[in-house]
Amino acid sequence: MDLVTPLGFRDILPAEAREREAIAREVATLFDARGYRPIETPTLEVMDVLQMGARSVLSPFKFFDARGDLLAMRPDVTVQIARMVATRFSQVEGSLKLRYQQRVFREAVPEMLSAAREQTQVGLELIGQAGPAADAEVVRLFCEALALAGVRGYTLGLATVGVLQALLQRSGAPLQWQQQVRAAFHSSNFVELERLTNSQNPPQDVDSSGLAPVFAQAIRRLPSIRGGLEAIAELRELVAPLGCEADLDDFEATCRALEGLPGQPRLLVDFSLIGSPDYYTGILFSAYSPDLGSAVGGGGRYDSMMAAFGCPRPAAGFAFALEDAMAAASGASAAEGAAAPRRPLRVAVPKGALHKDAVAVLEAAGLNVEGLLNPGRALIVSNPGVDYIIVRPSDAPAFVALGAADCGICGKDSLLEANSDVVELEDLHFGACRFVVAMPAGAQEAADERYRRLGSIRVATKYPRITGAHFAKTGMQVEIVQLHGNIELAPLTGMAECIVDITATGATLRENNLEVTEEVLGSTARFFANPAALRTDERIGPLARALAGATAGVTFEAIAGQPQ
Ligand SMILES: Nc1ncnc2c1ncn2[C@@H]1O[C@H](COP(=O)(O)OP(=O)(O)OP(=O)(O)O)[C@@H](O)[C@H]1O
Ligand SMILES: O=P(O)(O)OC[C@H]1O[C@H](OP(=O)(O)OP(=O)(O)O)[C@H](O)[C@@H]1O
Repeated sequence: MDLVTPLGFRDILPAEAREREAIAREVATLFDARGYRPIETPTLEVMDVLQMGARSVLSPFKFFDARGDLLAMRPDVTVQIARMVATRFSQVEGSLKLRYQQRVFREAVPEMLSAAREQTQVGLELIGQAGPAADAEVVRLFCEALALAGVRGYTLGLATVGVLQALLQRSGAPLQWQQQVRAAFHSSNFVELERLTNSQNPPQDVDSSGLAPVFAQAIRRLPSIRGGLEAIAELRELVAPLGCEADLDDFEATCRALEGLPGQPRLLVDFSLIGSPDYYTGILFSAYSPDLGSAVGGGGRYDSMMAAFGCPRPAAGFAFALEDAMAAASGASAAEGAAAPRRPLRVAVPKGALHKDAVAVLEAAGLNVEGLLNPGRALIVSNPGVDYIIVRPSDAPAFVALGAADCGICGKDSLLEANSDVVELEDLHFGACRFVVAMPAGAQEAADERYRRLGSIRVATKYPRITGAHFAKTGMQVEIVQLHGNIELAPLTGMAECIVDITATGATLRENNLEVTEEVLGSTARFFANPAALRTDERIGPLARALAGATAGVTFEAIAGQPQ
């Protein structure tokens, strides 16, 4: 028998355990001194309770107990505290200040197999107080706690969701469209946001009737408004004529109250942060370290969560994983602070079918692409200020999501299939292809007969996630066989009834006597970024805009000189 710990779980040995203990003690002392009292929540919670508090529950471990209740191991503590306050403190007048240090558990999902499944979350909740003073208290304590953990040289991203809510409510657009917009923010898919808000060429698949173009324009611009406090003025100018600036006064007052934060983070007002996670109702904030591919931690105001438990009260809080804070604290930026030399921008460039166009568009955007078109066997091409990491297109999302590259290019198909945590910034319009279901000419009847008899058919594909999502939508049971090339062979040899594959010219399908029976989705190449890199490296925003303007002759240098 292999004596291994389960995937994503590990032992913590004395040296690390001692360090963790010391940080945890200092942080607890700090929170205590500010009036926050400790609480502990149960390891298990009823799944329905977790779902009452948050629309998307982070993949928890779930199982049934002997009574038949579906239970979840806590993936997060905030929802449990909301439940606890609603049931145990509903009669308490005034505010409640609660703190915790607890393990949280998350089930492994395929795109995060490398991630820890057990972490110690450190956090607090301030319940019963609203307004800039309460928000600033929470943000300040977050930064003080990170400073105690040794995190330095990070960027504190700040936004407020009230502006988007106001814009959506006044936009006149149908609810379904509004939900799609929220989903685009939630998944950091700003290409989808552009599509939804395109008033020249409105989306065909979702009803946007009644949407006033000025609102569409404002919502479209929101995620690119990023910078210092001047970004609030920029947003105010955009939304004040639409009567949607109400939330900005409090937000500005909070930001102004944050001067002289311990650890001296760079304050970045960034409205692309809106929407993740989806339960925030006012300010939200996240700490990003250049040494960590994801946020170190974050928090915000979640006034509607308590109401979901029948105890409406304003509430705000934050959490960070002790492990992430310690990893950020041991990185180069923490050691060298502002003196850290700026490393070259790392761009993941796809080899294969997309390579030539990707190099062309990077060059048109003004980057030095010398040696990139014909790199021979070189896997990294380094030019002044930029390192190109040459990857298989399907690997590009992993390189970027895990912070091995700051940004990258690949097809939308690869992004959908990987489902990684990246920010989709621009549609580059090349590499156009369609995903289709195809089968041998005249084979439909036999496939239908098999489905009637066996209740499922076999589908071969290189893209199991896209295929699974498509058939789940159509309600058809399929058995998916993953292949890695020459997918067309599967129905020709009788291995599967049909395929889900890419087609561009249609030549391969024709030559193999296959016919398209359903359209699945279209794909083009995308430019995308690591969420932490986007907020800590000020070269990525201008590069995205230069890539978007590449065909119009706008270069990276021309844009990089301007504030973001
Ligand atoms: N006719 C086409 N065939 C294949 N890919 C196309 C075509 N047209 C556009 N593309 C796009 O080019 C991307 C890369 O295709 P390519 O054939 O170079 O890589 P791959 O071998 O499919 O990927 P990987 O090596 O990562 O498995 C696809 O993911 C798709 O976005
Ligand atoms: O419509 P067409 O222009 O003929 O292009 C479609 C072909 O291109 C892709 O294959 P790829 O070249 O990526 O090779 P693969 O079969 O190894 O995936 C796809 O899988 C089809 O086979």
